[in-house]
Amino acid sequence: MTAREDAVSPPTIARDDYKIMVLLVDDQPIIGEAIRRALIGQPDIHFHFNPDPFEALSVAEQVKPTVILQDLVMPGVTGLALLTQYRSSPTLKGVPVIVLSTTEEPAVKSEAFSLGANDYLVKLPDSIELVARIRHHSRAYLNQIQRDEAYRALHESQRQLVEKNLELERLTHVDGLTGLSNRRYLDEFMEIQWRRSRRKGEPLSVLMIDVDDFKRYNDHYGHLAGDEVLKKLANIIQDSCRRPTDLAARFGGEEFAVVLSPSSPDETRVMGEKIRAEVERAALPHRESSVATIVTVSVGGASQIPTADSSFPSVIQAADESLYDAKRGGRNRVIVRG
Ligand SMILES: Nc1nc2c(ncn2[C@@H]2O[C@H](COP(=O)(O)OP(=O)(O)OP(=O)(O)O)[C@@H](O)[C@H]2O)c(=O)[nH]1
Repeated sequence: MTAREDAVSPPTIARDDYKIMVLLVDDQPIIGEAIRRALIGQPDIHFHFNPDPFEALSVAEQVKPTVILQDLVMPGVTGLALLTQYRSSPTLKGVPVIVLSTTEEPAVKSEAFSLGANDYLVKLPDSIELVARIRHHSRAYLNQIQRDEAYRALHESQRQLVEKNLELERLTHVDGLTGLSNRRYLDEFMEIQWRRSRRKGEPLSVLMIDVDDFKRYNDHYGHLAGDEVLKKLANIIQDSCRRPTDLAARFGGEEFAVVLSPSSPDETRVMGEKIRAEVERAALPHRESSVATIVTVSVGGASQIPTADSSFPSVIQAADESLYDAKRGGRNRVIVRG
């Protein structure tokens, strides 16, 4: 076999790994003995004889045969009725069944095959033919099981890959410290919302939120304590974004951005004020602040209806200018330009 053929061949089980298990269901012990003898000298073929047709299903489920030799005429229950039961059993439905019959009657053969038999032999077949058929059907069955397992494993690893990719995509959009969207995602989101607002002729608004005297906070309480403040502020900002189209992001450093679409200048101002007031309400101590004894934020906002010759950075730029005005105006305040 060439390397290329090897690469495309379906997986097979090495001959030595075969565990062929033959289950014979026949009420006549003499047939059981004859088959047992026919299989002597085949060390890889295991044999189980069940003379009680009423036990056939449970024995088969226990023994896990790779092929069933099924007698047709038995007291109390017919081999064809058992065949139907095998085919409806979740664990046995794929197991090959070779019907052992005393007749070559075409109508009986036809019914056996229509009920799901895989082969039909007239008793007693010679041992060469019997062994060959047992091997053929068992190999096909074991190969099928192996293919099913490989398919399941492939399916599972594909599922895990999809999950990992989704997680990775999520992580590339998230700010590690605060869990808010990061700057990269903010830009993607703004681009989409800008185009959408332009199509609809609706205003798109941005709030820029910056912690007041945060350098002093870090200098006094330490950088780690500063990180904790940023996390708390992120939660406050996130909780304020109630509409599904609102987006809270960490813009960078100690600065956050909120995108509101659509939102008028008045609505934007109300939202900015709500965030400012919530931060105040949290009353996080900041002894070194120049404006209060607690952490406060300054908020700048802008609201624009996108036009053909403008792009989304212009509304961010305008919000940043409002923020600058809020800082210059004394901090802990909201200024929004329409
Ligand atoms: N703890 C912490 N500090 C940060 C982080 N990112 C930026 N900073 C700090 O935020 C501070 C920002 O300082 P400035 O730009 O001078 O602003 P400010 O002190 O807040 O003053 P105003 O904005 O004018 O009120 C700097 O000390 C940065 O080191 C961060 O992820 N964690």
